[in-house]
Amino acid sequence: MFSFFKRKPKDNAPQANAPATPETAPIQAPDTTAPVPEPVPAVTPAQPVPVAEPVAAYERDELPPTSAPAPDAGHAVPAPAAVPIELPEAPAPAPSAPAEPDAQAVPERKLSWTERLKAGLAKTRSKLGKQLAGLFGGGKIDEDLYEELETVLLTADMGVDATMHLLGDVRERVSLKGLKDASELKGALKDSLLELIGPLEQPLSVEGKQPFVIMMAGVNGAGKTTSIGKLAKYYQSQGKKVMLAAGDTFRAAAREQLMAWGERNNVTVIAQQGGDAAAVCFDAIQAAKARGIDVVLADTAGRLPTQLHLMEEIKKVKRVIQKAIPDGPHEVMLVIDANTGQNAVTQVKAFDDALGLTGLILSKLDGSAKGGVIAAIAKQRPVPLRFVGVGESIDDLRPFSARDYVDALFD
Ligand SMILES: Nc1nc2c(ncn2[C@@H]2O[C@H](COP(=O)(O)OP(=O)(O)OP(=O)(O)O)[C@@H](O)[C@H]2O)c(=O)[nH]1
Repeated sequence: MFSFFKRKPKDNAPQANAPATPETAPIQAPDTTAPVPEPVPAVTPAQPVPVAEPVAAYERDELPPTSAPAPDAGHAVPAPAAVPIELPEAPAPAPSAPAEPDAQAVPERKLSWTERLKAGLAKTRSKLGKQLAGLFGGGKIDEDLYEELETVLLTADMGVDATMHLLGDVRERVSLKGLKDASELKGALKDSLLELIGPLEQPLSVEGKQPFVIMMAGVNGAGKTTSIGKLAKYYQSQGKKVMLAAGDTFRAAAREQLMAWGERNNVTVIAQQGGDAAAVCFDAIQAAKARGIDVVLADTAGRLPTQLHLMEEIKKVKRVIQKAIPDGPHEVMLVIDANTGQNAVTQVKAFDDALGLTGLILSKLDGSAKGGVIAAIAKQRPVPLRFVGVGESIDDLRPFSARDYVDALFD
């Protein structure tokens, strides 16, 4: 399905010792062995793609002005950075064996979302559920049982804080209701978990702003680009006009994935050969304003919170978006891979501290036995969980429902 969106080695990721310094040079792929389809060096002439109206290039450490200026000779940026590419008009480079999202989405629709969520959570459920089934099988509620429950919750990646919270809460429920039998514990635990993660369920509304700008962030390979494709389709299906900003300028393949996807789905993609992420997002918002676009989805390159210069770079992207649209970005969304387990909480904290997150996407729940991390996030940094991803197909991203999640986990 979205396999063309990402089949890349992780060593393609920008590293802390990346040669390009955001403040001094255009971002380049740090690893010269990276399998990019074509090199995009600063001296390479622009590719022979249809060129939209010229857009000013910006010095990397300057905020672009709100009106297009003549580039300052002293701050000239290599010509390729100033070449915007727009789709669907532009012929997209064909990635190897691209999947057709629409065509493949059809069979997926045979399953209801609840069924897919349940299937997606199968790994977590089989780990957590089997162990819990053993606990809830019968017998009396005693300290041994609580100890076992603690171990089960910890191994489902709920983390120490959430586990302690849930145990305390379950104990209270047990004593309040006078529960005696272990079989009655399941209901108490479900209620506790629902109460803990319920506040994360805050669906994202894109109404009231035009364009509504969603900026994506996350570590390498978390699922940003894939989630953008899914979100674009999601909002398109609600009748919204969507535009994509190919702000992942580190990885050429990311731009091409978006462009290929945009072409197939008739969604305009604003991209540049080279250039920097902030300039791409700025251009996209200007174009979106001019064309009455409802939702702009801005991709950014993956980065680790420990890569401080890259964290500074993404802060700059946000500042530049604010130049283009003063109350934007309207959503700063962190994509986290469910397989990350407890490290996901660390990522949420770090990106939240740097950017002020307003929402999360938890991707790849399907491949993970660590779905309990939602409880850890709820306890330690409760940023609204907007969407969960349970597969690579176009329909495998849906608004988070705490009730569906708890039911899929236990039933
Ligand atoms: N099984 C599964 N795979 C997913 C999901 N979301 C994304 N993927 C896969 O994860 C891989 C990485 O996804 P990308 O969207 O390219 O990740 P990214 O965050 O844009 O990566 P960078 O550009 O390197 O930062 C791809 O193979 C996707 O198909 C999901 O919900 N479930």
